[in-house]
Amino acid sequence: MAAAAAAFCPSFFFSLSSITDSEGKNDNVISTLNRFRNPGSLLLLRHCRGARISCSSTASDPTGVHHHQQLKSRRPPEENIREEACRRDEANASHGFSACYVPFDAPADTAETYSLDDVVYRSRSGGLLDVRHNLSALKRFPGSHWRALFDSRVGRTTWPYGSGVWSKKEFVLPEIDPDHIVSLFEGNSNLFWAERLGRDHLGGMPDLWVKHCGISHTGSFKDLGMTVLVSQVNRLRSAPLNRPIAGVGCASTGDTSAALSAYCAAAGIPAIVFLPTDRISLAQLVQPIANGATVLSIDTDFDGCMRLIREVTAELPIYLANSLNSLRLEGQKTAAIEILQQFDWEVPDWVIVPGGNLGNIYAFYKGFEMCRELELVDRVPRLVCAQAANANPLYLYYKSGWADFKPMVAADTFASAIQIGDPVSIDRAVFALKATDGIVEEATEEELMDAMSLADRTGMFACPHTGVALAALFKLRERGVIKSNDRTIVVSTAHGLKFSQSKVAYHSKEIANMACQYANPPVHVKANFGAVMDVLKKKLEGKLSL
Ligand SMILES: Cc1ncc(COP(=O)(O)O)c(C=O)c1O
Ligand SMILES: N[C@@H](CCOP(=O)(O)O)C(=O)O
Repeated sequence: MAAAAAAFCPSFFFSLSSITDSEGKNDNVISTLNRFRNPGSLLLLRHCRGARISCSSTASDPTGVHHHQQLKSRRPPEENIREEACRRDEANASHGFSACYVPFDAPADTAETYSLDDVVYRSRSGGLLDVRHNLSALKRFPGSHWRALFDSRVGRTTWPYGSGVWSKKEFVLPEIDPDHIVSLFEGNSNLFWAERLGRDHLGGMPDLWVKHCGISHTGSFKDLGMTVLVSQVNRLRSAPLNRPIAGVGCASTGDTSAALSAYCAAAGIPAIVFLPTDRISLAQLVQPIANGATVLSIDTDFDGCMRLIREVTAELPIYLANSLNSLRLEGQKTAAIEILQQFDWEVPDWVIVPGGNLGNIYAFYKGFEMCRELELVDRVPRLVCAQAANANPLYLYYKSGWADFKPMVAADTFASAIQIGDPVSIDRAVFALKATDGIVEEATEEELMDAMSLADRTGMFACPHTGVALAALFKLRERGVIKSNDRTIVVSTAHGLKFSQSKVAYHSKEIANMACQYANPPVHVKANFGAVMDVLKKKLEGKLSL
């Protein structure tokens, strides 16, 4: 107890040794006192414990943001970044930062809790679980501290903070040893200012942004959750826990399987993926194959694969990697925190997320709500969940006034990664939408393909799922629900290159009953100057002064 109290007392740290700045001069009393008032300096000093004291400069600017480069001396050549992190280990546990599983939406004083080291996916009553953080421990530091700390870590190579997920480690898996973390430096994704789309096609929206979660290691937002899940498995399989987990498995529409396979391959852990035959793109199919996963192509849809993987993981020592496992959402929620950070901690008005198995919409809510609760920001944005009309159980539920949820058999959609009729996170999604005064929208095949193709015409290369979210935005603008000056974020969930076949079909105008109004097929021309000139003159009519 006394040790814990000491760990929270700034003077404890500052009494550890005399402090020298980067030029080796003694700190003066006033600046040292200033640092006592600044919790940011507290943590940064702590990072340097165990390192040479000459690297202990806590130079800070008046905003309390520290100049990281002045804090670090170059690591010895015989040490890699992981080993360096172990030496520098923060011992978060001593701050009481911790997390456990509780039943989803359980009261604060629930007695049903599970360690994150337990292999458990469902509560005693068969309901969903949630990861609950020790918020009182995190609240001992003000919101300004967390903002400055997270900002100080952006885009660095310091293990594991260079990752957009692990830069928020205290909010994600506070107790994991950096040595067990399996990270591919995910996150820190581009927030694209959709200037031309907003200005020319949405009635003048100057504050429209696309969060490119799909411009990522395996080409989708799943990397954010998978780094957390595979890191925890790595911890479980390693000493001292040495759990007999033979592999990690998932059912997938193509993105979860790609992420799982890559992270498992990086860690040397066997991956097993169940894919619905002929329902995922070729690019997605080849990803787990290339990463050496065991790939089962099963004659059913995603929901059928999901039922099978749940049965199999109940029988075999295979750890379940779908978002039914709430660990995944801890990583995915960092995309919400990253959006706030990218706006210098100003809260946007709307965030539009395409939904399938419905874990991600809750993850966004959780990230925003955690920042509100810990006073990094003062409110949360309104959330919109966008579904393909061919796979719209949440939309129908919403339209019934949340009266009647009916799982369905989802029909084929170009947004194949969200062709899901029985989403496992339905309760989480409803909770997130109710808590944010949220909305559910749907998009037909033509609407989603047109929205995607129009966005491409303004410089993006969107996937069909992003098309679903963009189509929802068009509808909400038309209805005047989203106003022209509202700061609006569309979440792009996958890289368009994974779905190039659907773009080829659209631009070849070979889709039945679809006008493909933005199709731009290539022109086949004979290999002679006259023919090329004829085509160009026709194309550029009125724009050339020849
Ligand atoms: C590209 C893409 N977008 C959106 C989603 C929907 O995410 P969620 O299942 O968490 O609703 C998925 C997966 O389901 C996906 O792979
Ligand atoms: N789109 C997902 C579907 C499964 O979702 P999960 O988040 O529960 O793993 C995929 O790519 O498999």
